[in-house]
Amino acid sequence: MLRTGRDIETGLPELMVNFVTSSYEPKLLKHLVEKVSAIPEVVSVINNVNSSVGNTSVGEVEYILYGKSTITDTLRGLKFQISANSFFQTNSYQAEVLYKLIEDFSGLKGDGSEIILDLFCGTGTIGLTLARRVKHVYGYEVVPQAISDACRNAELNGIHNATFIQGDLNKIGDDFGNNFPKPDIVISDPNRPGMHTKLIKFLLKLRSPRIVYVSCNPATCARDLDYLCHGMAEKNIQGCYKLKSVQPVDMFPHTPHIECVCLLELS
Ligand SMILES: C[S@@+](CC[C@H](N)C(=O)[O-])C[C@H]1O[C@@H](n2cnc3c(N)ncnc32)[C@H](O)[C@@H]1O
Repeated sequence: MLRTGRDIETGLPELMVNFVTSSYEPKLLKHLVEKVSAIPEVVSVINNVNSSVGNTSVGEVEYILYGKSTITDTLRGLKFQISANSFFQTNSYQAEVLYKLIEDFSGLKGDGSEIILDLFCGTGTIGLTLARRVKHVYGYEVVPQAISDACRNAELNGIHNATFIQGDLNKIGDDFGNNFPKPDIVISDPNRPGMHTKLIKFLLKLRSPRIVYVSCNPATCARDLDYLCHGMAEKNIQGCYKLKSVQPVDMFPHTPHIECVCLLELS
């Protein structure tokens, strides 16, 4: 897997090469590592070992074969360090467009009084790009490395009003809402399966005035929006949101995939 970034200070590209193998055999990779690490842009060569059958690039164990464990990228004037196993938008150019849209849809007052709940926060990018305009950001994410990246990225950018917590949003308990103040804006950016019913039920009970739902899968996006607006009749749950706007963003040019940003307000 190849990842590219760009350092905000030097302006230079940074490249991470991540070999995903089924076992750890450093001798077999030695010559290849020597060749790729001679390329000036390559600052990190990683070996993720994943013994399971499947197409995931996340390893059970990670070895650094050359250079650093992270690469740096820049979004909306902030610097982000990204580990091999942390999610980061694949198209940094369009990510700027996406995050600007998320900010616009968030409708922030900008007076530093609001609380943001950033669900599926990855390395903290969305919350951190909004943090300077709000009182506090609370981010939740399942991948521990992404949470360490998010905390480090907050430090790196001098942002002290963001808290990132590792947790599985498919397994939230009834007490989930006790961990943060009631948010004014919820941003939810799940991966392709969308949100678990438990999380949807939680959001319907929480009744935050505004939800910005970001999705890379129109099918699960439509399902989750339907639940949030119309409820789940089979579970006797009522919806309480109104869909105000949907804006597609071409994050994956030359593919049939599309990202959507959706604004929901309490009805
Ligand atoms: C589409 S990415 C969005 C990341 C981030 N918002 C961004 O813009 O870079 C979805 C994120 O959800 C995380 N995730 C997937 N399943 C999760 C779960 N059950 N609980 C919490 N986070 C999860 C993934 O690790 C990934 O970082």
